Amino acid sequence: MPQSSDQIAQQILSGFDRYRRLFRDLTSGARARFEQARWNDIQEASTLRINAYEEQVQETADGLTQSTFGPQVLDVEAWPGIREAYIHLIDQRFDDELAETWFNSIFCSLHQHDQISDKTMFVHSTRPVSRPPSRIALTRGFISEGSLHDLAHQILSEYSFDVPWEDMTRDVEMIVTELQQGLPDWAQMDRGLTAEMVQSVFYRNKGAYLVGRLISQHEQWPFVLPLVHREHQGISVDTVITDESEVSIIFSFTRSYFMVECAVPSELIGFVKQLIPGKHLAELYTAIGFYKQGKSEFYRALIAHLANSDDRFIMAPGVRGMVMSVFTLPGFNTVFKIIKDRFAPSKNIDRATVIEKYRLVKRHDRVGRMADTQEFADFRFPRDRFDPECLRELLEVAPSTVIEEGDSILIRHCWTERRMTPLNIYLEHASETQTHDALLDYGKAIKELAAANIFPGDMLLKNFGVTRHGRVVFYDYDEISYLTEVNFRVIPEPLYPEQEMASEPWYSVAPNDVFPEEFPVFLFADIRHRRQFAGMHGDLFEASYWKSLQAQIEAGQVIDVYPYRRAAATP
Ligand SMILES: Nc1ncnc2c1ncn2[C@@H]1O[C@H](COP(=O)(O)OP(=O)(O)OP(=O)(O)O)[C@@H](O)[C@H]1O
Repeated sequence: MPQSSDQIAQQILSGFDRYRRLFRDLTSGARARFEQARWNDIQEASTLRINAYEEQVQETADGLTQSTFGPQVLDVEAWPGIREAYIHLIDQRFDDELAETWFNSIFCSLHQHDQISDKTMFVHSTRPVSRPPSRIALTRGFISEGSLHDLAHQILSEYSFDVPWEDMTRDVEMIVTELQQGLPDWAQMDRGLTAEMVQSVFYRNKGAYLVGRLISQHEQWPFVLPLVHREHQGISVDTVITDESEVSIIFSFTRSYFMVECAVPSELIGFVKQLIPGKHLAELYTAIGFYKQGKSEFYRALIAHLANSDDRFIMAPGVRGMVMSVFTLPGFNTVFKIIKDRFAPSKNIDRATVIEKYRLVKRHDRVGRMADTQEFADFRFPRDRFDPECLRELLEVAPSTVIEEGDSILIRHCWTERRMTPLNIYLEHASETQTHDALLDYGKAIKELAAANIFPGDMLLKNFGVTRHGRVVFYDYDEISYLTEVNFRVIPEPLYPEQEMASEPWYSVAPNDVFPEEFPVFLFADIRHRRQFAGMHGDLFEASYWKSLQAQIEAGQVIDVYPYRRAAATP
């Protein structure tokens, strides 16, 4: 192996170290932001952390091409040697799997995607599946000795902040009461009942979370304590969560990424995976900010699924998009979204704007109501993995994105996103209770997005999906805008009766004008849904409702939408 391979590998790794330092600095700042209630800084830190990856990849790749190694790094033949050298360098690292993904990003930024292989980069990981523990303590154990009270007290005493607890005695009592209700009697009496808690605190938006599990002789439960900081009052425990699906919702793909310090990412991921085994590794890495690692894991799971099944791509059920074409694999709960070459005439936007809107959502607080997306370039799939109807449609509507290359189909650009049941389809088959709950949550979703300064633009039922937890989530981003950019108006009174009867509006309408009075007819073809929704969320049909939210946002209020049921005592 030429010496230069070592040096190039070293330079790639130095870039990774720079990125990791930036990531760590932004992450460790979360504690001070929480303690000092600097809510307005959170969004910025979160965006900076997401952007840091691409920026550092670019800087590292530029550094390489501009160095004396320029010709070598641009020669694909050199990469097997560089890869070999790199494997030796990362062998002893605690974040070696992230380092592999970093290498892939550098390679992909310098070469065409058809050069990708396990010779030139790490399509599959070379890291051992199981390896000896790092011996860096990830968690801390607390033993109840038969007293839930002592257990709760020990835990809260261990986590100290620069701000005092508002009322630790009250919170200890609340935890005890919740555990008494949630745990079987034998577990409460088990003297060996142990809480194993991650030492680092998970921060996101205005919240902080102590994450761990309760272990008894026979069983274990997730154990999560969400904390809030009320300014001038102190920190308190908001509720107690011991339910797996509630923890899963906290780690949802519809939320911003956590800020949590971790020396050995794979060990933290392994621990959280034990609490919520249903979550894929890809989602867990993404949930703590390593979204590129999430992409690697996702891609590996996708190729494994294709290798181990006969699943074929089909068009996603539902109304066809006017901007996007959406397909899926029935056995793999993801949709693939590509931008059509031509949009329906009513869509007054271009491709670049669509991309910009999707990227905006990735960086914005998604408040549990917008699905995260991962952006991919140059997916290649065997032609026979496409249902012929699906392939015909994709080739017809997006010929510049979907390319036939012999037996392969190249998808030049796409986003992946969790598959949900489109709300319009869900309502067609829903029971009365399900209809009620879904409509209620649909309105809540619109309100929570609005409070986070997001106006969906197109709020039709078909643009929302229902998750497996029954939550309503928005997924169509091409018409999204900041709420504060919208001009909410009341329809002016007609001057003459003929005006009202005319087919054109009798008042002028500017591009950003929105008339909430029109929503009921526009959103609900089914009159029963319209009436039911008006009873639940009628305020959404009034311009004054939207204007008052705008005023709150402009006054700098930062809302937080809690991803859990708050304990009753919370004001
Ligand atoms: N995450 C998802 N899960 C399930 N189905 C989805 C998902 N995203 C999109 N779809 C399906 O694909 C259709 C089109 O997707 P989307 O609304 O994103 O496209 P669009 O072109 O932006 O739509 P519009 O024409 O409303 O602007 C949806 O109506 C829905 O049926």
